[in-house]
Amino acid sequence: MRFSAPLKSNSKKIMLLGSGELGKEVIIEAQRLGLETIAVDRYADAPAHQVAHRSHVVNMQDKDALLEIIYREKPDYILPEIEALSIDALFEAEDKGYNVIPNANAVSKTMNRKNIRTFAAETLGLKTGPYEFVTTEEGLRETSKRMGYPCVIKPVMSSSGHGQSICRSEDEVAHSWEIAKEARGDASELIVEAFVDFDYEITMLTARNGKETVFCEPIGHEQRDGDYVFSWQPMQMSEAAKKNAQDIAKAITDGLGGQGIFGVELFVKGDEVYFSEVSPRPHDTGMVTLITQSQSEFALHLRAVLGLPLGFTFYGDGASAAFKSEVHNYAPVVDVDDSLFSENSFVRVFGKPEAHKGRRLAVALVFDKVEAALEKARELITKVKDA
Ligand SMILES: Nc1ncnc2c1ncn2[C@@H]1O[C@H](COP(=O)(O)OP(=O)(O)OP(=O)(O)O)[C@@H](O)[C@H]1O
Ligand SMILES: NCC(=O)N[C@@H]1O[C@H](COP(=O)([O-])[O-])[C@@H](O)[C@H]1O
Ligand SMILES: [Mg+2]
Repeated sequence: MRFSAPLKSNSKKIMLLGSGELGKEVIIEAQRLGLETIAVDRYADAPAHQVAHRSHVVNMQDKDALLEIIYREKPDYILPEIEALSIDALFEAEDKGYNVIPNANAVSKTMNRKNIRTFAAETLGLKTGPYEFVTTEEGLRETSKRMGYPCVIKPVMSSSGHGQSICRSEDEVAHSWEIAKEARGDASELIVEAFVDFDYEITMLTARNGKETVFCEPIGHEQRDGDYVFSWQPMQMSEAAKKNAQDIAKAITDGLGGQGIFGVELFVKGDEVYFSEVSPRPHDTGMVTLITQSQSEFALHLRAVLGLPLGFTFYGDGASAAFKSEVHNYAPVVDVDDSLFSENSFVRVFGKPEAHKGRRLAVALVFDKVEAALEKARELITKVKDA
């Protein structure tokens, strides 16, 4: 492949829609290949804005505003990085010949739980837990009663646990209904899922470059309030469970199509694997690959997008721990103990311009045998603080 320089008339341009910590790493990888990079988000000075050649602040849920910036910049590749985007803008851009990664239809399906769940379970026949959709509080009450408690209630469009709750009894239904309004996206419809009593859950990072599909080692993770706090790689799985997980990941990514990396979220009980959801882009739990793989999930995403070979080396086990702010601060300071800067650990500070309670500001990464790495990650993250 021929690589041009950025900021020239013949440059190859990528435009990132969403410019958080995951996008920041994607931009860094793109620049390593000489691409011209444009980062877009809804607020100024987002992490990827800080490393891109150009940045824009746009209401990305506004179709006209999003299209205006796409037509102005004329990117070769459009990489959605968050879910809350105007899907109509992406369909229109794709119709006009723009290359939306992995494709507008896949973005549309995955941004809405109803679309992806019905596609996975009803079109592809993949195993999932029981689910139903509701639009009213009364509907929620009836459905959760039928489904049984506990059940998991989520807005059809949201992310990182926003608007999500576990409802443990009929008394909690009204509260779950209220929480759902905090959705980042669309709370007009909710999914009610039976609680899957899994042994563990994984992300199966799956990359497609138009010629082949490759899997990373399974990533185990721990979630709190619907958001990830620790991840580790590899997750020890039985051969049968791993094969089932790869088969599901292959089926759903083939079903969605296009090029790029996907984070396939799966629940595992014994050898049984249940599909949960999928991100058509790098996954937060996959930040662990920054320390475990010769090509991180971000580098693999770029390779897949460009149609480059997907070979990489798994260096060895590791773990990651998310640091979330405890305070609101317009000039956040992340206080990292020097012990994090060791021969087998390091930290990535995202540089978010504003902190609020629960906002992820940094990640600690440890390279060691899984159990030791996880134990160390748990310990080290207590040494990261708001200052
Ligand atoms: N039906 C379920 N049964 C048991 N646990 C569940 C269920 N649904 C979700 N969870 C738990 O909540 C977590 C977050 O759920 P989910 O991935 O659907 O939400 P999300 O907001 O899209 O998260 P993210 O954007 O971080 O991936 C899951 O990883 C899992 O730990
Ligand atoms: N689970 C999805 C996920 O991790 N997305 C990552 O978080 C950013 C938003 O962070 P913010 O909420 O702090 O703005 C997104 O831009 C993306 O990088
Ligand atoms: Mg998830």
